[in-house]
Amino acid sequence: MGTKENGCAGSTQASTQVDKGVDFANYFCTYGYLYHQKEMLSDRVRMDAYFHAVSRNKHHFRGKAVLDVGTGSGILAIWCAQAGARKVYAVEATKMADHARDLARENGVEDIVEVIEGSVEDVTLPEKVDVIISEWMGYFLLRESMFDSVICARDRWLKPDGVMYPSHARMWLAPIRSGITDQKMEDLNCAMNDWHSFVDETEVHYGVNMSVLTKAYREEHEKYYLKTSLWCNLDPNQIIGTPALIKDIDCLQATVDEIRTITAQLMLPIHADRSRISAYAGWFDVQFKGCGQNPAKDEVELTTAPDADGGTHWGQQVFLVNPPIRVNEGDKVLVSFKMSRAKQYHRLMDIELISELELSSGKRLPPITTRVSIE
Ligand SMILES: C[S@@+](CC[C@H](N)C(=O)[O-])C[C@H]1O[C@@H](n2cnc3c(N)ncnc32)[C@H](O)[C@@H]1O
Repeated sequence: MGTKENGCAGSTQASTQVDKGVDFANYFCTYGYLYHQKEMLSDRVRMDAYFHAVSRNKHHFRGKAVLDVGTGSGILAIWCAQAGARKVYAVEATKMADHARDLARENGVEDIVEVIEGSVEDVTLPEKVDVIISEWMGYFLLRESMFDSVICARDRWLKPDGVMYPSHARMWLAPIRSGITDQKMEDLNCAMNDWHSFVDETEVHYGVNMSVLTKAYREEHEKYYLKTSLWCNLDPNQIIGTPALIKDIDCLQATVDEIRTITAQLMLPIHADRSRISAYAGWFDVQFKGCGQNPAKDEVELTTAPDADGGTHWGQQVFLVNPPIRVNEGDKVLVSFKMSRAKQYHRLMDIELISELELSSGKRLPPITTRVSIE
């Protein structure tokens, strides 16, 4: 298939003027390695969800044209072919396209799966498609901003009665108890032990008193933990309040403008007594429901919520609250949430959370602001 210069007006590249070379070095390059694709291929929750979504809804694929946005190893495209698709256009920006081609051939579907190396924004297909499938989700759903590319592909190539896989996505936020803070204190102690492995207790290193740097090293770590979100796979019992829905996305209707900045006013009822909110956890789920005229026969959901069995490679993003907020059952936290793209690079996210505790008596405490980035 041919490729042409960015055919997607208003796409990420067009709207934020990201240098393609910089984007490749920062983002795409890791996807060109099998070690990275392996992380996704071995995520059982993710694999089961996509596999069941396709194999239990063959009516969406049988005899149809499909576009797989960001085919990676080619796994989703091959499943679509096995489900009876007439043609699958499997677009991949990196050299992983070569592996995808090999995998399709080895599995006897090379006549159906056509692997196209290039950005989906730039490719030209010979026809419109009935289904767009893509695994575009990053940490806390929108990190990586790959959904922009899916929206672009949808607007250019999906037939008016076409179906999106996944069809819907949701973002969630919940307050969590300490434990995270303890874990971070342990990390900090480890970092300091590491420092002291060469700067002994006298703080003299090669004849120079290093104590001022020891202090700065500690501050550097503390600042990092507060300013950057943490990746965790939480146990559900760490959640101390009812999770709140931040955003509900219909993948057939969503626009880039709608997801560029996400804001929400949330109310989180606390259900644990004599506890402390030491952080908020954010996660997402996606659904494969089809759409109005063309519903799924068997609806499938992929969730990255805290799971005692280990969860997914996405885990949850944890935003530390400093100082922790003392809470009791019956209290409520009112959170003003904002997520926007980092100024320096559109695939990273900045989060602002302003929390106000409303006690069960109705009294409100002064707000606490948390600002972190998802890097
Ligand atoms: C999360 S991986 C999913 C890979 C594969 N579909 C799977 O489910 O195992 C996303 C893939 O999309 C590719 N990708 C991201 N943006 C793209 C774009 N605009 N055009 C083409 N490929 C893209 C990446 O290189 C990466 O291989």
